[in-house]
Amino acid sequence: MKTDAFIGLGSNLKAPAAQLARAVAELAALPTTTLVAQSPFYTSSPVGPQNQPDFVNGAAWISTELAPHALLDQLQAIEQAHGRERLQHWGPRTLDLDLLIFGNHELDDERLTVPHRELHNRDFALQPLLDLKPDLTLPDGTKIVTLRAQCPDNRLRKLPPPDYP
Ligand SMILES: Nc1nc2c(c(=O)[nH]1)N=C(CO)CN2
Repeated sequence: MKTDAFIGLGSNLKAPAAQLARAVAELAALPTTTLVAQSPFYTSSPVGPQNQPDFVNGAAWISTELAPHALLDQLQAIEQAHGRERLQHWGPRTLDLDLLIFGNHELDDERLTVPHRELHNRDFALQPLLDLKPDLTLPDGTKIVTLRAQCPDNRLRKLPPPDYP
């Protein structure tokens, strides 16, 4: 059985928009998975330490037969392939892939919390989700559009399509 899942993408090192474009192609190539759509990419001011470059953020909508933890394994493998190092909490990174929403599943264990714990605080995740699916809701019925309206502002600026490598 296939499940619709929404993946948040972020990067602020080593040609961020190119990192995201490659990552979307890699998501589309995962086993038993199809890419439904990708959002526009945005630049956003950093949340957390301010002495780091602006981020590029976006989201991908996939349909997958992978179970949540198997999908998480795949996301972490893609992050590793992009040379990801975890140097600093909320610090700079070459690629961050967050499992934001997995169908109507609610999960909370030591590896995975879905929907993502910080989603309501991150306009750089909420706005791309709205671009993908304006009527998207969380499993508890909360509308993403409502969370977006209440969320702190990180100065999102949409990148024009020609800027995607
Ligand atoms: N704007 C923005 N800020 C961040 C981001 C991100 O993706 N976008 N990711 C972080 C590390 O998880 C820390 N801060």
